Amino acid sequence: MPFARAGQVVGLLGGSFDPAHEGHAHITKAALTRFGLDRVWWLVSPANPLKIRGPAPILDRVARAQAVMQHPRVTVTDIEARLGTRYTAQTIAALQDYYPGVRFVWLMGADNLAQFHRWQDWREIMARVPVGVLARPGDRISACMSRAARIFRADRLIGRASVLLGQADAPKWAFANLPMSQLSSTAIRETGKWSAGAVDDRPMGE
Ligand SMILES: Nc1ncnc2c1ncn2[C@@H]1O[C@H](COP(=O)(O)OP(=O)(O)OP(=O)(O)O)[C@@H](O)[C@H]1O
Ligand SMILES: O=C(O)c1ccc[n+]([C@@H]2O[C@H](COP(=O)([O-])O)[C@@H](O)[C@H]2O)c1
Repeated sequence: MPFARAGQVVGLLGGSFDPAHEGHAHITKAALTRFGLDRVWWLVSPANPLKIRGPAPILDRVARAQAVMQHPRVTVTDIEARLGTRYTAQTIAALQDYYPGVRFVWLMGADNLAQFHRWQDWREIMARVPVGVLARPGDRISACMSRAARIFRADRLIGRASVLLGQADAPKWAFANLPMSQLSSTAIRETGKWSAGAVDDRPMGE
């Protein structure tokens, strides 16, 4: 299990990472600064409970993720396989037990906020940890209009206040508009190309 000190703020980016790509690295670096995080852990999941297709072997995905994400404040882990948890709510509860005093923040791309209300015990996740959402091409509007965004509208940190997310008590969430990356694991699997879409750094409104 990775090391974390009491009081540290650790962002958790869960994913299939099948395979990891620069889009993941891009949102991770943005999350560190935008949400006031000390570290980010990539949780390479055994399998997404909502996806039918089984991913590549976890050790291959971890190795690829480690090659893509080399940063002194980022750790790639297979913690969910070690904990034996399948759903994010279970993973977060187990991590909070294992690391008392560490502040965790759940991170996800806008596509996942759009369907967050379908996740198991998603309200419990909101109650346990602040949630940081990163812009993704095509998903900004559906995310901000999503059921979870509407229900928790009053708990959103807007604009520059997002940097306080790491120190905030749940429920709290923030949406970071960033230069967006078109990259996706699906496109890489389908085309075999790793460079599909560089980061689009046209500015966007909040
Ligand atoms: N280009 C991107 N921009 C913003 N968020 C992203 C991007 N790529 C991945 N993410 C986010 O990173 C997390 C892990 O993503 P995941 O491993 O599922 O990659 P993916 O590219 O979305 O894969 P797939 O195409 O297989 O669904 C998710 O929360 C996802 O929303
Ligand atoms: O807990 C759930 O119900 C749940 C449903 C869908 C996705 N997740 C988690 O969301 C993260 C992103 O998933 P994915 O497949 O888009 O990379 C990953 O950690 C999944 O375990 C979790």
